[in-house]
Amino acid sequence: MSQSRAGASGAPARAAAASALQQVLQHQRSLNVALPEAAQKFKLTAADKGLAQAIAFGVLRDLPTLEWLVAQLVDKPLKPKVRIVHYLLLAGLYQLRSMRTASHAAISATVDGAVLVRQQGLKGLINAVLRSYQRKQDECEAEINTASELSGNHPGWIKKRLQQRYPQSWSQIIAANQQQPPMWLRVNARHHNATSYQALLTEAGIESHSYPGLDHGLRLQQPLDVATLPGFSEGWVSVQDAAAQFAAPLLGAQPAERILDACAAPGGKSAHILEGAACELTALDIEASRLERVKDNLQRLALNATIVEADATANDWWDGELFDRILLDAPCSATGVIRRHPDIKWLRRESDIADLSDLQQTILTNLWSMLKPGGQLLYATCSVLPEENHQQITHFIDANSDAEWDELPPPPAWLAVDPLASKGWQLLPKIDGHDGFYYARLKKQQH
Ligand SMILES: C[S@@+](CC[C@H](N)C(=O)[O-])C[C@H]1O[C@@H](n2cnc3c(N)ncnc32)[C@H](O)[C@@H]1O
Repeated sequence: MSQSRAGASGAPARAAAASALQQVLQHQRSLNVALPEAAQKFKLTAADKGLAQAIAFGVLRDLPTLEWLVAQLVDKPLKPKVRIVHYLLLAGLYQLRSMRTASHAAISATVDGAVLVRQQGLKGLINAVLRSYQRKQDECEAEINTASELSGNHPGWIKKRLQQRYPQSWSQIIAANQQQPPMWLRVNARHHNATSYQALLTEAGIESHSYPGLDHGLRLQQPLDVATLPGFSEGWVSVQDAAAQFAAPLLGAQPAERILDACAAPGGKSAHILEGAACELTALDIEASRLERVKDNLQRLALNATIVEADATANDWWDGELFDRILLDAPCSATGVIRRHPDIKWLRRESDIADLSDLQQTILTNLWSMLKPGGQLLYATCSVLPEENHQQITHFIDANSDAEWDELPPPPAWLAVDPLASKGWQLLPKIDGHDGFYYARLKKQQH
């Protein structure tokens, strides 16, 4: 059982967590959207927002186990119109199993949450179920520990694919997916490097770790509020996972080159490219609201790009001038970043993988015609599935006579890499380390 930090307790945080969980699990909405909506609805304070987030993330991480517990402890399933109480029960059980909140406080705040979701009449039921868990905790946990279907708390199809593809390392991937993710920083090369910024962190009493080959990246010992980072508002530093920080160096943009970042929002990799080279960057994305975040990020970092809202499968936005280099950070299953987005486990369907793979191939084919002969395209995903990665690129190279692998250098030794995905890098999520990610570089032949 993992222990999470709990801030000030309160019924609104429990009600908000339950409401967000209902949106995700019943209405297939993203937690990134559902949680802020719920926070607003229940007028959460900053501390309660943190608590609601910790509970909602935790429930989504351990969902099969918590569902199993509810099934053991509730006599008959709740009627659809009072289904919100089911989510309060999941939230309550998660707190009792995995949070440091005192049990009596967790139970009473969860019971009081029923009033806020207009289910006052079921306060007694919530109280009885949570107290019943307390009484039967040892025997319930013993059963959970021996139930193989609950081990790992992943949907069967993801677990099966990981076992098939990574027979040696699937259990480490699952363990990393269940972890609360570490916080990584990308130091803005226009102001500092990892060494000089680390000295500023140390002065501020913030412990961090540097890694060979990650010249502008640092891992914080403990996640913290960005406002406490030296120079954050001045643009000296950004939050970005280590795996994503290899995109800019592998793309290798040079000053004044014409660069396309084809799926750019929220702009982490665009900003990194511009921090390293004063190139002419076009940051394109299909989603207007996400492009607002690109604008905000570039503004904080005092960087400039041409921002285009368009579909990368089409070319109606293109002026016909070829690009020197293209970064395609493609829409994908996000199976490499489950620990940052635990809702992915329950929102993704196995059938999505083929659809995503088709979309990736369509975008890749379209962008290829916009690349200069001799130019390079860096393909990236935050997926660990070969259909979206190595197989995808192999298929593209087989189908396009002017495309060839531009083999990547060997990755730094501290990265967890799948040795079978040769020529590119298949990074696997690593405990206390980086996310799962894939990189392949293609070169367009000169004719
Ligand atoms: C993995 S995210 C990109 C993350 C970004 N590169 C960064 O580092 O901050 C994928 C992006 O692809 C965008 N996208 C999905 N389909 C697209 C399409 N057909 N054309 C352009 N962008 C698309 C999504 O809106 C999303 O922002």
